[in-house]
Parts: sequence; C-alpha cells; structure tokens
Amino acid sequence: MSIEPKDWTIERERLKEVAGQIGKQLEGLEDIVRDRRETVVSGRRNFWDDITVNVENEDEEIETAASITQQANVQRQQEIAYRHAFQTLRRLEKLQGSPYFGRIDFTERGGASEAVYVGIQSLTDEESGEIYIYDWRAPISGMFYDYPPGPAEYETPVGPVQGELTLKRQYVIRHGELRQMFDTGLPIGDDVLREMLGQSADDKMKSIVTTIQKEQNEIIRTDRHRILIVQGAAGSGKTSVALQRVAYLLYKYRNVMSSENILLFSPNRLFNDYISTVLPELGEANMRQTTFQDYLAYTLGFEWKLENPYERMELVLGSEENEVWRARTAGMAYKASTDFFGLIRRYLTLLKQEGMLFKTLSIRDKPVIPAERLVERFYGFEPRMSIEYRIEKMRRWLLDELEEKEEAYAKAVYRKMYANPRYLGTEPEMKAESRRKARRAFTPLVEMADRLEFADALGLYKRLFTDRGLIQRLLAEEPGAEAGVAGAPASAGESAGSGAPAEGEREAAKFGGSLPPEWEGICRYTLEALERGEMPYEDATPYVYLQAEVEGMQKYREMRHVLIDEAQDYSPFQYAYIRALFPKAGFTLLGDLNQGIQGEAGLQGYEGIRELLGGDEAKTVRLFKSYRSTRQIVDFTKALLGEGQPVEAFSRDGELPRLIRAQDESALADAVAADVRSLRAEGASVAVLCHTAEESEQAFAALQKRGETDAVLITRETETFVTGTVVLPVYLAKGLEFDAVVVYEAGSLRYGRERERKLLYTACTRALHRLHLYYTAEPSPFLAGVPESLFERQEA
Ligand SMILES: Nc1ncnc2c1ncn2[C@@H]1O[C@H](COP(=O)(O)OP(=O)(O)OP(=O)(O)O)[C@@H](O)[C@H]1O
Repeated sequence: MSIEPKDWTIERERLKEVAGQIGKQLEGLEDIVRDRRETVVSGRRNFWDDITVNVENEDEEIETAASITQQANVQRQQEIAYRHAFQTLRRLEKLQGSPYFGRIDFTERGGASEAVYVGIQSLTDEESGEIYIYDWRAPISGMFYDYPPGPAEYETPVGPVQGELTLKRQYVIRHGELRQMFDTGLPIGDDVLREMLGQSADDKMKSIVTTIQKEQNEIIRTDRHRILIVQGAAGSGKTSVALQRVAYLLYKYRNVMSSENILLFSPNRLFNDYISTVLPELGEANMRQTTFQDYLAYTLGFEWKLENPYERMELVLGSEENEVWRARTAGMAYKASTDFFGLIRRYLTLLKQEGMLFKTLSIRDKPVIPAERLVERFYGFEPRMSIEYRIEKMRRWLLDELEEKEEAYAKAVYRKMYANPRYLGTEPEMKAESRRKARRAFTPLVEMADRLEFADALGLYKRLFTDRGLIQRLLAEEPGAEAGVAGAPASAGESAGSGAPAEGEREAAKFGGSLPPEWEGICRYTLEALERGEMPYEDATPYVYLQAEVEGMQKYREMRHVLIDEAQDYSPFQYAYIRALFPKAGFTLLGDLNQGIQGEAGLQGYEGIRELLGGDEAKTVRLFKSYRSTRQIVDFTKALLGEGQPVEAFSRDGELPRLIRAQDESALADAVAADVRSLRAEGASVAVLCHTAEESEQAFAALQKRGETDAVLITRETETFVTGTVVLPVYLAKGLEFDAVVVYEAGSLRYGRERERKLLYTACTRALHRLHLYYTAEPSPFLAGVPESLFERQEA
C-alpha cells in the first residue's frame, strides 16, 4: 500500500514532536538524577554524623541501635529513589533513537478514532496527560500484533473493547530519523519480517518486539493458566517468545513481581551469554538464570564428582553397544521416569513405618549417640507424621541431648586433668580448658544435628540398588496406600513440608511400573560409581530428591515464574523435583520433541509432565512455523526427520543444502577449510558442528593446520558466545544459530543410530542461510531418506 507524501510530512512532524517531548523529559530527569545521586553519596559519607553512639547502659544502647536503624532506612529510601530515577532516565534514552515502531488507528464501537503509536515503552506528557507512545505490552497494543485492518478487539479488566482498526502502519526509525514506513493489510507485514530474517546472525540474540507474530503473541500474553507448555518447531521463536514473555510479565505484574522473582533454566552457560542482551534492549533487567547442572552441583556440594549431561552423552555416543552400555542407557531411561519417581515416593511412605537409616554420631570413632537410638526415636512418632516433621523434632531433641553430653564430657576431661599431677593450671584454667576441649569435640556433631544431616540419605538411596526384596515390595505396593496422605485427618506435622505437594504425592502413587530387564547391571554400575564418589547424572536428581525429603528441602518460595528452555531435555523426574522446589511459581516450558537429544532420558511427550505439574492448570500451545532457516533448509531438515512434530517454513528463499563427499579424512579437512574460508569471505558466521567434543578437537586441529587460525574451539567450559568461525559439538549448539552450518562428518558412523537422528536434525536446524554436510565413506542413512530434489550433491 503506497503512502502519500503528505503522510510522510505528518509523520515526520509527529516524530519531531515526540523527540521534543522526550528531550524535555530527559532534561528534567537528568537534574533529578544528579540531585538524588548527590543526596545518596553525601548520605553515605555522613551516615554517622546524625547518630550519637552511646553504649553506657542498656537504655542508651537500645536508643543508639534505633537511631542507626532509622538512619539506614532513610539511606535505603534515598537509594531506591535514585535508582528509580536513573532507570527511568535510561529507558527514556533508549526511546530517543527509535521511539516507536508501529501505529494502529482504532475506532471503538460508538466512540472516536484514536491513533495508537506502539513502542518499547510508554511516553506520556504528565502535564497534559497525552499519551504519545503506548508500551507494546499494554492491552490496546496487543491489537497491533493480532489483527489486520478490520474488526478488532482487546481485553481490559472490565471486559473486551470492540471496534475497528482503520489503519495499521509499521515504521523503521533509526537515530531519531524516519527511514521507512509501510501500511499493511496483514497482522504483521511479511516484508518487514522477511527483511529482518534475511540479516546475518549476531553474537547476541535480538528482540523480536517489532515483528511478533500472532501465534507468538498469544504465548507471550497468556496468563490464565499457571502452566504453559509450548511445543515449537526448531526456529519457531521459542526462546525469543520466552524472553518477550518475561518482559510482559514484568510489565503486567510490575507491582508484585520483579526480575528477581523470575528464573530461567537454560541449556548451558554459553546460551546465557547469547540471550543476555534481549531484556536490557527492552528496558528491563535480566531475570535470574541458571542451568539445572549448576543447581545440582550446588546442592550436592563439593564431596561429589557430579557427571555432566554432556559428558554422559559423549559416553553414550562414543561407546560400543555392549552389556555395560545397555545397562547404562536402560538406567538413564528408568531413573528419568515417573515410574522411578513413584517408586521413591512409595519408598518414602514405607520409611514412615520402617527401614529408616541414620548415622551414628561419634567422636573419634566412639559412639556418642548410636544410630539405633535415632531409629527408635524416629519410630516413636505416630506413623502418619511426615518424615520432615519427625526429623525436625529430632533435631531439637538431639541438640538438647548433645548439650548434656558435652557438659558431661567437659566434666570428665576436667576430672582427668585434676587427677593428672603433671597438669599445673589453676582450677578456673582447668575448667575453661576442659570446656574448650568439649566444645571442639562436639561442634561437628552439633552442626550435623543442626543441618539435619543425621539421616543417612546416601545409605537409603544405595539400598534401592542392593535390596531386591525392598524393590519388589515397593513395586507390589498398592497405589494410594500412602499413610498420612490419602484420607487421614489433618493434624500438626502431617503435611508439614512433606517435600512435594500432596497432589504430587497422589499423582506419584499412580506410577510404579516394573523394573527394566537390565536391573542387575544398573545396580552394579550405580553402586560402583557411588562408591567412587561419582554421581551419575541420572542419579543426581533422584538422590537430591530423596535427600531433600529426609533432610528437608530448601524451597524457593520467592520465585513467581519459572521458565524452562529446551524443555525436552529434562526428565519427568526432574520436573517432579522442580515442581517441588518452586511451590509458588507459574511455569512456562518451551521445548521441541524433535530436538530431544537426551533420548530416553529426556521427555517423550508432554502428557505425563502436564499431570505432574498441575493437570487442569496447564495449557499446551504449538508453534509450527520456523523463522530461522530458509525454506530450502526447513524442507531438507523436515525430510531428515521423517516423522515427528510438524514443521512449516516461513517463505524466505536461499540456496539448496549441499551434501559433499570427500575421499578420505584429509581431503574432508581440506575441503571444509576451503569452504569455511570462502563463507567467511562473504561475511557469514560459520559453525563447524561435530558429533562429540573429541571430534571437535580433531576438526579444530585440522582447520588450524590448514590456516584457519581465527577459528575458535567451543567447549563445555566456554561461557562467552562469539561469532566468526566456531567449532563445537552439536549438543553445545542447542538454541544457537549461525549464518552457515558445516556438519563436519555426516557419515553413517557418526549419525547411524536412531538416537542420532535428532542430533543431526538439531545440527542442521542451526543454519540461517547455508547448510553444508560433509562425509567420507557412507552418508548417514537418515540422509538417504531425503528426496534428491531437496539438496545438491557435490564431490570435494
Ligand atoms: N516474530 C519474529 N520476528 C523476527 N524474528 C523472529 C521472530 N520469531 C523468531 N524469529 C527469529 O527466528 C530465529 C529463531 O528464534 P528462536 O531461537 O527464538 O527459536 P527457537 O524456537 O528457540 O529455536 P530452537 O528450538 O531451534 O533453538 C531467531 O533469529 C529469531 O530472532
């Protein structure tokens, strides 16, 4: 749709007016920020000037303390006021270069027409009340993403507002100058989007706020369900949507939620760096971010050598498929399952009645409080009392008991000293010394009691793999036979901190299943690893869960929303645990089953976890359209997948993917090096993707030898994402994207097993514009399933 010259004049005038308004507000704010900064600095410098410190008697001490607290409060208020003004200033500065990107003219039914300009945040003239810009997250702005011109509506707290969109316009404004504008008949003009998607990959992810698609907008704004599960094709914008959703939640719930109350679980630290600028670009602070691995390492502490999921994957991909391999992979699958979760819940129920293990508290191998006494005490409680309640009661009892014993110990030491003619100290000296000795001996025991470490969680976990009778009993247990959960009247301690919500316990009782045939082998490798102080990745979550149930769990009640990216790589067991960790949080899960590189140890579908996380409160949404790659790459990768979750391409054209055969390894390295060089000369960012870390190292060395000295090798330890030429294993490229992807060796020896199909798919879907696959000998059988018309064959 063409735009009249007079419209250009009007729009330029308006832009000028808005710039003037921003300038005016900035000026005022700069003064405020300066004043407040000075107040804060001088407040800190002169903190003690207004306080009279007097500690001569108790009353004076109390008065001094009160005046310090009061002064600290004043200081804190001043700092908050300064921070607020400073952030507002930063936000306004952001508006300066590009104040808005869209406009809709909306005529409310029976009302007047209003031009709504949409930008990354709102701008209002406080004197006149005129709204110059609406925040993209405001309800009225939602229509910009959802409707073409014509009938439209938006939600408000008092119900929907209906009317008609008479105009929809998109702007490109750079450095305060109107460069382009388009009137569009579509929800969001394809031309603008195509242009954006045609650009090169950056070393940081970009915000998509100007071109959010209707189906993505729905996900960003949904807040009627506590749990939102998104199954989205590779490149469909899951991560982008997740980050815009965080910005939306921060806006909508700004009075009750801050970035400190939102947590994102991401696949690795490299990814954290890659997405780190999106929220600041939108004028918001980043949410908290972690990886599940980091959380586990923190919880397990230094005494365990925790396996990394990637190390485990290397092991599975790189090993021969013998009996040990089969036991390991079967163990990974079983320990990830809701069946194993159910088994552990039943175990915990049984422990309320029998079988609990405790450590003996001793000093230099001499028992002070034997484990049997603890067992006796534990089973002295009513059977329906929760484990955590009993343990907490025992903690208090133990601390009293230890105090008494410490006193007796001190007396015994004193008597010994007294009887020793060679000891020359005075009586008070002897008393003080004996008390010191007793304190030294008892401190570790008191700490153990205080931290609830007297239950033997490790012993309990190991018993699952040594006591076949126990396992058989747990498997035979009737679902719902959980004492203290089903049907029992509520009483103190009954549900006190049982570790998982009661609904979770009831859900868990449904699971149970049977043991995998490789159980003997699973027991063997598990016990051997634990004996060596090594924690296999698949055991880490079940173990910390069991430990938390018997020692008490640190829950994160302040977290209001938890997002999980690459959700397909978490096990059902992990979801059960995560649910218990964040009892007050809503959840957004973003995953793609097609990219499930953890095989049986990850998710097979969403139904089970829907139930685990909260059943009716969950909503599942699907995204089909892939925005990352060209149509040619999407068609190729779709065919590679065979069956699976549906994928659609956005209409952006590029060249066909290439499948290139090399005579041998050396010829392959020559060809890849030459290819990388020419792609780089065109300015493309290039990823050379490999099967494992070992292959990455070899490929990297081969490229270096052939003069590609700018290439960077990315390993599990890398924390900063760079573009240029990077060499890395596929699993570390999860969530990332590159202009060109070179699959280093796509032969049948690397990607031959069914579990490797998704790995190859994940590799290929990282490409924006170019995809080149190299191989020697035989190509991967999954490539054989791709119609010849979808790619080009070449000889190196
Ligand atoms: N509405 C949009 N406007 C502009 N670009 C978009 C839009 N949606 C997605 N993109 C772009 O598509 C690419 C893929 O997005 P993103 O990484 O969020 O997808 P994903 O679903 O998380 O992918 P994957 O699962 O493959 O890692 C990014 O470059 C992103 O900027």
